[in-house]
Amino acid sequence: MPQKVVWDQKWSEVALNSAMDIIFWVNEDGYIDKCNDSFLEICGYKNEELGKVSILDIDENLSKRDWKRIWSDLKTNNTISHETTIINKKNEYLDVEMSFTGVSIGTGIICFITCHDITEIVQLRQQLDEALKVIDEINVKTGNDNVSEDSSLEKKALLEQLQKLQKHHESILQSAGEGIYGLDTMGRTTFANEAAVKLVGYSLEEMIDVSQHDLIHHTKPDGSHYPRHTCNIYASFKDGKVHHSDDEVFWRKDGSSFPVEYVSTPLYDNNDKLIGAVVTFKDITHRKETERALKQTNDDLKMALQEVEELKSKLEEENEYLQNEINLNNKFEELISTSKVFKENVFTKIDQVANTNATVLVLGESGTGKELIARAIHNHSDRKNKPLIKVNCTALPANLIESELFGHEKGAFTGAISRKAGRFEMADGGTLFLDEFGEISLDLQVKLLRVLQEGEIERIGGTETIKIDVRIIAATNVNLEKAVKDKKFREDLYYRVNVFPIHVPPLNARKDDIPLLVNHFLKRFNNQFSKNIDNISVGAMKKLTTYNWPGNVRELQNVIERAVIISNGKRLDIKGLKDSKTIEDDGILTLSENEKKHILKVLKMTNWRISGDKGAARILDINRTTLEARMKKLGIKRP
Ligand SMILES: Nc1ncnc2c1ncn2[C@@H]1O[C@H](COP(=O)(O)OP(=O)(O)OP(=O)(O)O)[C@@H](O)[C@H]1O
Repeated sequence: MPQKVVWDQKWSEVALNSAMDIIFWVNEDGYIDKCNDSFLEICGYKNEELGKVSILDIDENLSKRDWKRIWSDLKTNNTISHETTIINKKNEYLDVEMSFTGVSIGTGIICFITCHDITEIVQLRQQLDEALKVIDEINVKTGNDNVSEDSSLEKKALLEQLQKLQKHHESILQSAGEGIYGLDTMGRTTFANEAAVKLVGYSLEEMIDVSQHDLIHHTKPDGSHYPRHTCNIYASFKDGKVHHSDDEVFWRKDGSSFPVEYVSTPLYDNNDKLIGAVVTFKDITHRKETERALKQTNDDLKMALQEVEELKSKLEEENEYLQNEINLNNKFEELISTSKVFKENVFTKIDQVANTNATVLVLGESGTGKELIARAIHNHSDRKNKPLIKVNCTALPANLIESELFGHEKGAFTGAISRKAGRFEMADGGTLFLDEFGEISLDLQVKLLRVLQEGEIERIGGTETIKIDVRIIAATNVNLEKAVKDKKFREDLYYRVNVFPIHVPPLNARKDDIPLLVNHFLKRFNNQFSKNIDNISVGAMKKLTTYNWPGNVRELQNVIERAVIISNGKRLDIKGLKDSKTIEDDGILTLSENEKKHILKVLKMTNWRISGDKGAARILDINRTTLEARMKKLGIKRP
């Protein structure tokens, strides 16, 4: 299976939203699908209004026809741009350079639009026009040799007006955020504003009268030489056209470079002769980073889509096979698993044995679902309408277990005030589930063996033998073979019960079941605690799938229950799981070592409190007497 792409789009969102340029995406009908924060702020719309706002509402100069043409051009052209005015919701205007880029998504495209504020450039152009007009007028007046007194006065007034204009012009130049400099027809710098000086790092003196191209524009972004005669900026005073570029770099005095966007505008004298150019430029590092982030996002998206496609076809292939699996899994409603190992070792075996009367021995670690398996066997046998009686062989004190199993007659022992049927009798016609079977005493083992062999019981204190028809399902987490070797368990009883063993795999051997179980328990505890949690972060799920689960499904169930209780909102908050590395560091433990370790851990957690709501028995989901019996057996003593 291809690895799932985890696409974290947070970083690209941040880049987009911190961009000063307005950025938005438009579909073929011209409606806006998504935008950055600058769009919302400048255009005055709210996120929820986006689908109803069209590019035609925003671009003053764009007609429906223009938009159709741009859309069809986008299929062949990478980027199209035009200078225009955008109008916001409050009817305010902003001069921008608008660039349209077609971005392919799946089989179609979407148009990505950036709007770059050119207010200063437009203002500057107007100022230049005004200044040139005044110069023209002065020249007309001074061109006449016979200057009258009147016209001399007029000339003086005009000169004053020019000076004022120049001052005004100068202050605009100096306060502009963009770099501005002038060139003569030799390409030498005639003036530069403060921003230009700051951006390139040369002093004004170092710039004036020097070939601007050689100083800051000599090399392309890839480092290759940029010959003067191909210089885009110089072209303006050769062909008289406005030249614009946003894929070049300027070089600073310290040898570093920055990506630049510039507009080179030709400058004419009053005889319409080209006398140089005015260049406005701006450091667009930020914008380029945004574009790079966008491209990366787009590539990630494409990759994710491709992987989704692959997964989809893989899933379709597996569908038929899974359908069969689901049919089998659904048969045992309460038992959740889709793993192969569980199917082979458990589901198939339940299927094979349920309808026979064979004794079943369910073996597996604590919390793996042995009791659920016993129930599933009973519910799928023809005994299902008769009782399933459970006996926890360790929960009862040794002196009571016999009477609990076989019943007693009135007066059989002190306290036997009336006759009582035992669990064998209660289970007659049905199933008797002997849980913790590996823990029973040698003494009881003998009696049990006789009952199983003969199919009859005798109540304590009674003489009558009672025929019983009971199917036995025994379960244990004890290694019975070893117990037999250690003489702790009778070999004959072991063989009598080990007719049809079912080995339940521990949860860490079927980790692919974890997401399924998590959702199952989440649903259950959502209902139980009237919550509505439907979201588990990738990180939390990873935590759950990498954890080793010494307490198996029961532990997982408890973790989810606690998490549901402490989580607020819609997201499941998983706290307090040690990562598996720490657990595996202990090396491979035997079952009882593992059990001891786990019980100790919980006891430490509860400060050695055993019973009650916050006690260890409740957390371990066993009753108090069982816990005490296990502690005794495993040699756990309160320090
Ligand atoms: N496959 C499963 N699907 C759903 N729930 C499960 C599954 N396996 C176990 N559980 C749940 O985990 C808890 C423990 O299961 P169960 O009591 O059957 O385990 P066990 O092996 O009998 O444990 P022990 O040996 O301690 O008696 C139960 O609440 C049960 O509902």
